[in-house]
Amino acid sequence: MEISGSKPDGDRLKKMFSWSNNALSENATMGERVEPVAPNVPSPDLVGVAIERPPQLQHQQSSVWARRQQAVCVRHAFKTYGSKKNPNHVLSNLNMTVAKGTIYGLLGASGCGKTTLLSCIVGRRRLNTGEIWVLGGKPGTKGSGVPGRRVGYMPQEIALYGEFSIRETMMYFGWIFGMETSEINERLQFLLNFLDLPSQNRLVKNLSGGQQRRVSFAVALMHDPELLILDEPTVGVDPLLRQSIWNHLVQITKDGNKTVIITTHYIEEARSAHAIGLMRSGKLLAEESPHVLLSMYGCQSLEEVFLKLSRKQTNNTVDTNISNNISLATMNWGKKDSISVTEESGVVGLNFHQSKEVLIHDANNGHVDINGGKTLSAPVVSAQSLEDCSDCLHITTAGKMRALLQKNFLRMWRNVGVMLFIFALPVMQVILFCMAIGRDPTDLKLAIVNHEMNYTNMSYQNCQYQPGCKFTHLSCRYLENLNNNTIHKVYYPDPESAVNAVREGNAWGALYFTENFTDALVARMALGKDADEETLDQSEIRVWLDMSNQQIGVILQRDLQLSYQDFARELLRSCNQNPKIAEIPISFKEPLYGSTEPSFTDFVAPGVILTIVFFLAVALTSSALIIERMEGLLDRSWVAGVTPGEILFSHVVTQFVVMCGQTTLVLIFMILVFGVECKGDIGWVIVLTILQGLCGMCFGFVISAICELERNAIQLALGSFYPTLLLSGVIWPIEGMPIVLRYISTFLPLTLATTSLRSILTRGWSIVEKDVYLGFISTTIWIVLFLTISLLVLRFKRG
Ligand SMILES: Nc1ncnc2c1ncn2[C@@H]1O[C@H](COP(=O)(O)OP(=O)(O)OP(=O)(O)O)[C@@H](O)[C@H]1O
Repeated sequence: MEISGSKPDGDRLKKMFSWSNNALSENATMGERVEPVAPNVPSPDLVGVAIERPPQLQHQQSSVWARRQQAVCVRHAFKTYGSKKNPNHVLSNLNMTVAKGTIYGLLGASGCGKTTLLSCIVGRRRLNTGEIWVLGGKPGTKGSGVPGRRVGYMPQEIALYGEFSIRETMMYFGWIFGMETSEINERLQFLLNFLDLPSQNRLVKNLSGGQQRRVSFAVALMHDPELLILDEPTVGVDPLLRQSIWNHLVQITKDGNKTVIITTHYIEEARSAHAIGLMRSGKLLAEESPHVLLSMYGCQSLEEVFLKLSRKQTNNTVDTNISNNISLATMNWGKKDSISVTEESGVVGLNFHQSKEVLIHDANNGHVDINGGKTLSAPVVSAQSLEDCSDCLHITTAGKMRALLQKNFLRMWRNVGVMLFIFALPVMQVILFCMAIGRDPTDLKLAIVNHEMNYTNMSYQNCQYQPGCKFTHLSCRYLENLNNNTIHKVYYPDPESAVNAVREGNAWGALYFTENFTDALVARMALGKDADEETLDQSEIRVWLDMSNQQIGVILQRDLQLSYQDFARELLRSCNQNPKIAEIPISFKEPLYGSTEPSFTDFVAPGVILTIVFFLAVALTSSALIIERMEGLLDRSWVAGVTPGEILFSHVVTQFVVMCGQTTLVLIFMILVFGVECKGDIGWVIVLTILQGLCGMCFGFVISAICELERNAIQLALGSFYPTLLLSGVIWPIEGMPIVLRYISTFLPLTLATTSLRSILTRGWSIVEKDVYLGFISTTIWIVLFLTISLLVLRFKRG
């Protein structure tokens, strides 16, 4: 029987299976999987080792050998998304074989699992079970080159850095692939012309959707990879360009060294492919050359074929035997000894044993043999084969680091919002902190009733006293001592109206002097223990405070008491008495650390410095990585061969530079501009602040590794902000916490560091003090811990 004019004569069959037919099992039966074996060709891992093996082992090894010869070979692939309870089976027992040097069109309805399959092939995802061989190795294993420069991958999403120009985009990926700059420039010129791209200096974000897709395609072609995997490259591309893309794919596969796997929703354009895999519900319904598929099903279009096959699958009419029967009967290739039998799972076609010649021959109606009769039998595993692990020992390459660092800095530099966030925000926070926190309140209204004087016109006019050792109008003398900045005196005629003013929120406190306050006070001083109750009562300044605001209440109490001490001292001094009589008998000497009037600012400042640097780093890192991941950029870099470790390292370096800038700004404003005390070594202050920034960055990595969405990352970052702040002794001493909280607090990243910085700043302690070095040690431990967690999570997630 003829297939579209080409007769499957003996020669043709020989050619088709020239590298495998010797190995075909004599006993192969319908529906039974028989892998081609190559008994005369030693498997690559066994070269030079002459060992007699049992037949079963020989068969297994030759199967593996056969799989390695394909560009891609997938066996029994299962992939499930979702939880165990509610799994979404995306790939179920899928088998696929892509011969080297061919274009393989992967077709199927939306959601059937094409992208998932491709992402497993390029090593972005891992199968639940099953095997994948790509270019002779298993993706993700050392030395396989996949992910890496052997593959060019164009994902479905644009996955490009919008802030980059076309040229910078090419440089980024070119460097990652290990290309020289001159080489990249050369290739860039070709791709610009070939893909009809606008000026190389245009920013990607300013290109049209179609242009962006073409840039994305150019990235995949950039390093001229052995295997090109294109997920819907022709979406949004005009028909002319689409044709030229297909022509290019045909061109690059001609010499047999390049292979292309392409998905498309324009089924008919896949006629140019050498082989087509029709996929449905996680399985391949058929894997065949388009030409053969059309003739097998007597259809005019591939769409019709797909519909027929889909209907058959739905009606459960496609089972292994039937499908094989269809394939074999149609092609009249039922001779056991000359064909390979279709494998498990009901895939229609010759699939796994097709050599490139057959596919091309079929696709071109049997007229073209691009290799001039030269078979591709036993293709040599490419130069960078499984055993060639020359890159394995390299932790990274200069090109990759250059690309990643330039990417990080360019993205920051080109984004005004990010730049402001990095440098303006910390400065603004420091300024706001120093201006708004810790200063004494001013203009606090105090309702004053002074019955020693006459109340007229809203005031007690002539509230004057005689200086010196004179005992007249002592109430006025006391009021004169009340700090005018903090207290704003408002006069009331009687205690009731003054208290009412406090009740109504018009004043923070009411102050009442009785009409014979001065006499009673003098008597109280003179009589001492003999003073009667009335004298004591009349000599009191009566105060009603609004203590609803603790800070204001305490400040008023303090000021009223200190004013009285000043007033009494001054009176005693002017009467040649010892002013100490006015003081309580506790003598506070010059403090050993800090000042006699400690400020809340000095207490909070160390914690604030560290909190600002820590949480800015958290915010910056967590969102940066997630955005990259959501836009598919992280995956694209991974497929290009960048490891999670390299990505993290590049961010550590970038953040370190950012942190140095931030630390400088924060400390300049805190210490030099606002005069926050720094008694210790500024060097250690800088080191600890930078370490805290790095610690925040690593925490950001953890968040971005854990969270899928930016929204979740923001929630987690914000959610962690307050507990950390409240429990770290930044705004209240941890000594005031319940014992359990104190323990928890000690293990938080900011706590010991804050104590350490406070000790350096206010006590002037050096690194040898326990309180100081513990801060450094705890910060370092947290950095290592966070980095380890993020690396583990990133590695785990790639599966
Ligand atoms: N990360 C994921 N988590 C959960 N489910 C996913 C994920 N990615 C894909 N899926 C689901 O897996 C199925 C297959 O998706 P996939 O993207 O592989 O299909 P596709 O054939 O490429 O579709 P299209 O042609 O529309 O791109 C879909 O049901 C999809 O919802």
